[in-house]
Amino acid sequence: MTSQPAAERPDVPAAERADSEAQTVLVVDYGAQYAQLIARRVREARVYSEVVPHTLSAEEILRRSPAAVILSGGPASVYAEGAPSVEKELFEAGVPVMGICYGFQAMAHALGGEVARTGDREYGKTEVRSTTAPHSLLGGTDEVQSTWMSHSDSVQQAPQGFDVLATSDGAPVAAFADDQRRLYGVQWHPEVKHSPQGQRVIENFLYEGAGLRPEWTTGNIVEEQVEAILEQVGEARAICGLSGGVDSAVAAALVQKAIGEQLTCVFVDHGLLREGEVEQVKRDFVAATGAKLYVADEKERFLTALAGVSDPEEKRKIIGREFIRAFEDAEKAVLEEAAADGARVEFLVQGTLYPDVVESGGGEGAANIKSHHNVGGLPEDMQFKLVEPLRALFKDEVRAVGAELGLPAEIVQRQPFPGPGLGIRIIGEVTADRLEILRKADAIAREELTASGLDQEVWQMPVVLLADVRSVGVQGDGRTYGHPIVLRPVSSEDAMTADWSRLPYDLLATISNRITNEVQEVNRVTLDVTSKPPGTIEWE
Ligand SMILES: Nc1ncnc2c1ncn2[C@@H]1O[C@H](COP(=O)(O)OP(=O)(O)OP(=O)(O)O)[C@@H](O)[C@H]1O
Ligand SMILES: O=c1[nH]c(=O)c2[nH+]cn([C@@H]3O[C@H](COP(=O)(O)O)[C@@H](O)[C@H]3O)c2[nH]1
Ligand SMILES: NC(=O)CC[C@H](N)C(=O)O
Ligand SMILES: [Mg+2]
Repeated sequence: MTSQPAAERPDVPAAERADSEAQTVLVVDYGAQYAQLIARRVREARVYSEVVPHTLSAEEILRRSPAAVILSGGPASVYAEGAPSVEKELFEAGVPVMGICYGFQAMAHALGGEVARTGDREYGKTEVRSTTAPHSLLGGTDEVQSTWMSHSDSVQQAPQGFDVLATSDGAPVAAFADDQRRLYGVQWHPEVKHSPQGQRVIENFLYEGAGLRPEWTTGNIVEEQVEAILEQVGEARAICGLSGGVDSAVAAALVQKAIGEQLTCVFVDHGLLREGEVEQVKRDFVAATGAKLYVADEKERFLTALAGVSDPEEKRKIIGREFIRAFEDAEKAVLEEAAADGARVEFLVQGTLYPDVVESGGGEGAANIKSHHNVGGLPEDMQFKLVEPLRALFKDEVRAVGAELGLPAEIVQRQPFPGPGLGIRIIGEVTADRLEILRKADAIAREELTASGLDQEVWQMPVVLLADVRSVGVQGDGRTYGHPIVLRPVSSEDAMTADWSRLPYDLLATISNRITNEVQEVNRVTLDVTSKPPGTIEWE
């Protein structure tokens, strides 16, 4: 078995190499709904973690020198034909492993235990009872603990060498451990908030089972990323796509810290921005970071490219492509400003986050929900190499890095706004007139939300124009035939899941009144009361 450290391997991108020098816990994804949630919980326990697909062989996993491995849940049944399996070799390398739900069953199956469908399905809240003297995996948890389960198969018999630690009505073996080989497993989902003592179980595995230390911090990310960026970019020039949002501001600040004057930020005004946004970026960002900023007026380009298009994925791909073309054109201007020393701009910095990657189907094995312009929407013939220092992080982690870098709260706490902007909030073709309508409605909604003081509690509030829908209204004693606006306020921790925000009726009434009074083309305001899943946050 090769165990060349990741830091020496050319096939691992620099950004990942720096991370993997620390202790890394690999989460093997068996098609779980929220494998990245496991990684997130591990990082909350201050141990670095990444998700890898189950299609990696045991050898490929071990070659990455993980400090520990967690096998995720998944929809398959281990005994079914073609079900993803785990090779025995993974358990023979001395690396601590914990299986969760499907991963627990797969571990049992691979090591000679018995897994079967018993008809005792458990979905949702389930009581689990300890069956042995206190064991470190369940240390600090109640003898009878409430957990969240979602299974119809169960482990009937633990493999040889394992102690059964707990049981539930539907799972004769609900947790097991082989301390000698440092192998552990639980039938329930410790990663979800509905398992109140779940985080403790994960931490027990990391600290007690795997002997890891809680050392990973946002300070480490800054140091590691600055080093990785320096190594990747060297003396070359880079531009950073700056949007005024949190992610690009933090990415820019990190890169600025690493390469200083070699960086120029480029803000693309694609005409899909909200009211006042260009001015705000010019003012706030430059004041906060002192970075060089070039504003590219590309309104014509985007509107022309989007003419006649109403399919959401097509819009996203066009916007992604035109972003890159705009950056390529900006290169010339940037070089002129840099006194044309002849050096090309080799790198494009983007504030891409982990959820952008996962939703674009880049989470290896994950379905393509929508092509985020900065991931799934990139053209193939792009000439820049990408620098994406935040690609493995969740939003709240990015906010912490931003604070660590000294960015002000106005930037770090800002609500997200998608790169394709109002282009994906007009349902139907994007035209200048429709943009104007939506911009007015959006400005009113934002103004009122801010005035109510609730803007910090709300993750974001997309305002959507149903441009191809019309309904009848009565205004000023006359008939109107106008467009509906949808308000989509949501609360969320990381944009992967969300709930609709219960905004006070009075606030909703004020927004509705003002929009229908002040925006002539709109005669109806509606509220979206869908969580994510099943809805996504944006309508397209
Ligand atoms: N108008 C823009 N001009 C230049 N780059 C942009 C623009 N909009 C988006 N980008 C690039 O695309 C990336 C992804 O956009 P995204 O909206 O996810 O992040 P953000 O705008 O930086 O942060 P937030 O999620 O808080 O809005 C940005 O980090 C930035 O690099
Ligand atoms: O930069 C971006 N480019 C995109 O193409 C994109 N699509 C969605 N979003 C934002 O991502 C989060 C999750 O959105 P969804 O629930 O709609 O997928 C929410 O915060 C969305 O606003 C985007 N951001
Ligand atoms: N959530 C899961 O991992 C489910 C595992 C397996 N498919 C079962 O139903 O038991
Ligand atoms: Mg944004």
